Amino acid sequence: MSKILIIHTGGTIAMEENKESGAVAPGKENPLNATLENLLSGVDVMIDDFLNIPSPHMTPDIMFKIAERIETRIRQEHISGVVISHGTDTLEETAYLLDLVLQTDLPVVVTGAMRSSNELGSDGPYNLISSIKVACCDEAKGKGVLVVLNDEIHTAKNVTKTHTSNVSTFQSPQYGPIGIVTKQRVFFHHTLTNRDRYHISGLTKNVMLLKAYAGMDSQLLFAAGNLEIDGIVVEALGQGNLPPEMMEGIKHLRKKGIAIVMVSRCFNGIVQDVYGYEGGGKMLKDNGIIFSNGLNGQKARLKLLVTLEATENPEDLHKLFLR
Ligand SMILES: NC(=O)C[C@H](N)C(=O)O
Repeated sequence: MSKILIIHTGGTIAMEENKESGAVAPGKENPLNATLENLLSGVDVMIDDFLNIPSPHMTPDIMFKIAERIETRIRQEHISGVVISHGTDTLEETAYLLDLVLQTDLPVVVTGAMRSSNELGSDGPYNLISSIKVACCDEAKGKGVLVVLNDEIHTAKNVTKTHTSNVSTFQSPQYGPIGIVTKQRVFFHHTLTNRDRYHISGLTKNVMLLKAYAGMDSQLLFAAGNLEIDGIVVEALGQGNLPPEMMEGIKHLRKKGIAIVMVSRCFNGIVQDVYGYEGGGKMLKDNGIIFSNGLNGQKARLKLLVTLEATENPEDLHKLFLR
């Protein structure tokens, strides 16, 4: 019989709507546990009520604690797979951080819900059961951390929240889901070709994320230079270009030894050093900017947070971000 460890962290999936005020908030008891009793058979579940927080309260340090908790439980007990329930706002970040630092090849699935436990059409119990089905599945081994909602299986690396309220919010814009969950089976139809993970003992660096816009200048970059930061991710324009007025600030941060990773604010494609004009990709590359490989800004930030634990050498960081 499969033994599945369920780690609850909170989010709408564990919340209730107050019928008078309409406010959605965490209740005293996690309603998911009752669901499990009623809906599951043939699976041995171990429930860890680790947290009950909305996911905007999640931090990389807590994500790392979840990773340590998973590794410890896997070392101590016979576990077939892990399911983590989580708020959807930062779900993709926790999933990706776990993907970067977990050393296990067992299935690890992150899920959530868009509707709270007592709302009409509540999607939490369904998503939880789908996730348990995936975590029980041999084929889910070695695929990295997976995100399962709305009958779809996504990789932590590619999935993102695309809609503020729709239950089909989780999408992998560039590549689509890697599998589906139906009433009768879990079906993987393709697989991730490159995945990286790092053996680190904690997160000690400070990395920030900035979004570029037409007419942006260097003010925020100079302000960032006065903060205690080790790295910065810039969501640049198009294939990886910035307004020329940002160049001064970029050079200033590089002189201070702050690692700068660039992603695109487009949600498809990768950044490249194509353009030779002032602020264009070629000039950015010449100034030591690291080009990322299609990750979105929030995930590139986590990757820089993790990789800076392993190396501060720009050449090495550059290679890691090509993966
Ligand atoms: N659907 C959700 O879970 C959203 C909620 N604000 C959270 O992330 O905790």
